[in-house]
Amino acid sequence: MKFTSRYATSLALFTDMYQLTMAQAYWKNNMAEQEAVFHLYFRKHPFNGGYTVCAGLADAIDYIKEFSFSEEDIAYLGSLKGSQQQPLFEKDFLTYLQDLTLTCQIDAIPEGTVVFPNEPLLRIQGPILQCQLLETPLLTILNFQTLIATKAARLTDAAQGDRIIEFGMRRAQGADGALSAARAAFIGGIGATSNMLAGRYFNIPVKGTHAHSWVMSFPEEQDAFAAYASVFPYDSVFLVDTYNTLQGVRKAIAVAKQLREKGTELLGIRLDSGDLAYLSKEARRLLDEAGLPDVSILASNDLDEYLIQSLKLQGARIDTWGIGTKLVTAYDQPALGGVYKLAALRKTDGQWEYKLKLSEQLVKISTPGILQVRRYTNTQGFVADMIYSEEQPISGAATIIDPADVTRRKTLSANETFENLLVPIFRDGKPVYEEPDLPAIQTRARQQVTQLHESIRRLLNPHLYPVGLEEQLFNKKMEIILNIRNKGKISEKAWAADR
Ligand SMILES: Nc1ncnc2c1ncn2[C@@H]1O[C@H](COP(=O)(O)OP(=O)(O)OP(=O)(O)O)[C@@H](O)[C@H]1O
Ligand SMILES: O=P(O)(O)OC[C@H]1O[C@H](OP(=O)(O)OP(=O)(O)O)[C@H](O)[C@@H]1O
Ligand SMILES: O=C(O)c1cccnc1
Repeated sequence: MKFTSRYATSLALFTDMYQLTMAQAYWKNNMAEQEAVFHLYFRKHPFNGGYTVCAGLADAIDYIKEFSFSEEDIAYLGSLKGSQQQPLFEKDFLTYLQDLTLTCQIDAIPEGTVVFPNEPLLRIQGPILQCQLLETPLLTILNFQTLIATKAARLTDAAQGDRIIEFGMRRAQGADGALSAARAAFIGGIGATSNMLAGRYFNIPVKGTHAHSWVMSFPEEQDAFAAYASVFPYDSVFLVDTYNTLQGVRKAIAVAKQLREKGTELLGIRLDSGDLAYLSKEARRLLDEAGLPDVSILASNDLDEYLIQSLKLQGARIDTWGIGTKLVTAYDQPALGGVYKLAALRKTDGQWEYKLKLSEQLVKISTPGILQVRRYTNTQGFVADMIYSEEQPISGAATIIDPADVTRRKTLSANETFENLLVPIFRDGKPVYEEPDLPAIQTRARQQVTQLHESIRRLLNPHLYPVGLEEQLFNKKMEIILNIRNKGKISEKAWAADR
């Protein structure tokens, strides 16, 4: 599915205005082609969790592949006026945009990989104007899908192998929210969606039951079940809570027995209100006593990972979980704070000049360099991640330092197994990545999560997975911070002297 084909026109304007005004300013200052490196990363796991599952790269790739300004885009930009009613964008700049084709080098961490704060999920190297234009769409796409894939992975962990169906379309944040949430939820481990367009676009299995309206449109609940089963004798899941749940279960059982006489089996029942622990146990007992142990019990009603965990602890007999609002809106944390920061600029002598954005908090200061993430593993799973600069290759043992707490250090021996996570996606603007299909991405996500120690996977107060800056990079970063702060001090003095 092409990301842009969901919309009528090109998506080059799917960006913030300041990217275009900066683009014109770079162009006007003869800086448009200056080579830059930006990294896209987040600073804190969503949901106070211990891990994040990255997603959205396929849509980002589609976006970049199709990036170009259409005649209509250029006409729109040409129509914009500044505060003095002057044209905002110059004609020659608009011609430059119209002729623009991307030439960037892009590396990214494959979808379905578990990732940690401050690790670049994507690195882009190329003309600064191009890198800048891609900032907003890349953040939009990767932030949301990563957030939802992570929520889905937490739900999948809590469900301990039970099937989960995504029911959230009606509560999603708009049309694209519903579609991209369905995709990301599948990556995170959800088995199926009720969203038919997502099913068609992404080839995700589609599943559904029926609504209360079906039952309410018949004088008798049992007649409603029987009528539904007459149309879907092999595919019926009855919603039993319209009037009285346990009475509803008994009527479902009566219809299931009629189906059996005709040689078919009821698939399941759905509980959508009340005490789901008590009702599922009672429903299971009634179904088992009626000789229907294979009729499954699906539960829905404002569920999330904490309720799944609690219901399991209460001994609920639920086989399938229908999850809507809390999943597709990432209800308890509606945004991932991913950022996109300049990390290096090529000087006229061909050397890189490292760049960083200062902050009062050390942990918020961006990391300069041309960064790569190296993941060390042993037979037990993932051990630690090292962020290093490709300008300073690693040979032999390496020490990582946690920039949030510089006393936290770990030495990784040269004999450990490791993998570099960022892989080539575009070279000179051309796609070079062989994209896995969605089921393969889902499998990767599950395998990745299971490589984490259970103390990192738990929902509440998880342990921190070790991630650090490689020592040379850490020292370089500190040197730059001190330099910038010293420069700042001198200019403050000069400013005071001037007064
Ligand atoms: N045994 C349980 N333990 C903890 N929470 C539960 C349990 N059973 C249900 N819940 C959750 O409690 C919340 C409220 O359930 P309740 O049945 O009151 O829902 P409701 O939305 O008021 O019902 P209705 O859909 O009939 O309006 C829901 O999020 C539901 O998933
Ligand atoms: O609860 P969610 O996780 O969002 O799952 C989706 C919900 O959507 C449907 O009902 P709807 O909310 O439309 O109506 P209801 O609450 O009256 O059942 C369905 O019966 C679920 O309860
Ligand atoms: O198929 C269902 O049961 C369903 C679909 C969407 C929302 N709630 C339930």
